[in-house]
Amino acid sequence: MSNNRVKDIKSTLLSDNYYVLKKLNFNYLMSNGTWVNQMREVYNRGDGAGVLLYNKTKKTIILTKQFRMPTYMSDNEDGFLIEICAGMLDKDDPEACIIRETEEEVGYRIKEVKKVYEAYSSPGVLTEKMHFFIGEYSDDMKVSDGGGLDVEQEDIEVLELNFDDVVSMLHKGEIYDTRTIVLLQYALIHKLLD
Ligand SMILES: Nc1nc2c(ncn2[C@@H]2O[C@H](COP(=O)(O)OP(=O)(O)O[C@H]3O[C@H](CO)[C@@H](O)[C@H](O)[C@@H]3O)[C@@H](O)[C@H]2O)c(=O)[nH]1
Ligand SMILES: [Mg+2]
Repeated sequence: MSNNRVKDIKSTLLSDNYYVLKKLNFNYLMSNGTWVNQMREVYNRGDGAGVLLYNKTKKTIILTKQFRMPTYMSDNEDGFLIEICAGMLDKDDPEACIIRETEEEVGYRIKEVKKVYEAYSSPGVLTEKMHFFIGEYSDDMKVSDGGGLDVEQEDIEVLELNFDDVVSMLHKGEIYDTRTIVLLQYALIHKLLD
């Protein structure tokens, strides 16, 4: 951290009930030369990784469907969301994390992934940086039904879908998760399943 337009940062812990929510009070030098006092709430739940799992031969991809309480509190009718396979880094590096999450959530033991992007998830409020991967899967990599970890009460439905069907869902506005939209668009731009 080095920025001579930010000073006198005071941090107040609002919650560390599960992850960490802080209130940051600081002085910020505006572009017009005046100092202003600002307050921002910042939520730190670590960084994350996600992967688009695709099969070029079958022209399919694997997605997940799970209940997401924050979306239910917003305007997502039943609170279920279709998403790429993703998880939080914990102590892993991003690549190890996404290989582990792929087995836990969807039941495939993949060997290789390719990093395609690194981006802040919601920079106004979250510290989280997301590491985006793509990875090829095949039927012989399947080692379990997936579904997530019981100890974490994960309840993940595994969806193997035709890429063209998902693309038409994307175009109809039926995919509501930014990370999923990003990787589907990556697949389209780079003609991953052509
Ligand atoms: N008790 C409790 N458990 C929690 C809480 N928040 C998360 N957990 C537990 O932590 C697990 C995290 O599972 P992961 O698969 O590692 O993370 P994720 O929730 O899928 O997160 C991914 O998607 C997020 C987007 O919503 C990303 O923000 C994140 O970086 C990652 O990619 C959840 O299943 C749940 O058991 C909480 O507030 N309380
Ligand atoms: Mg997850």
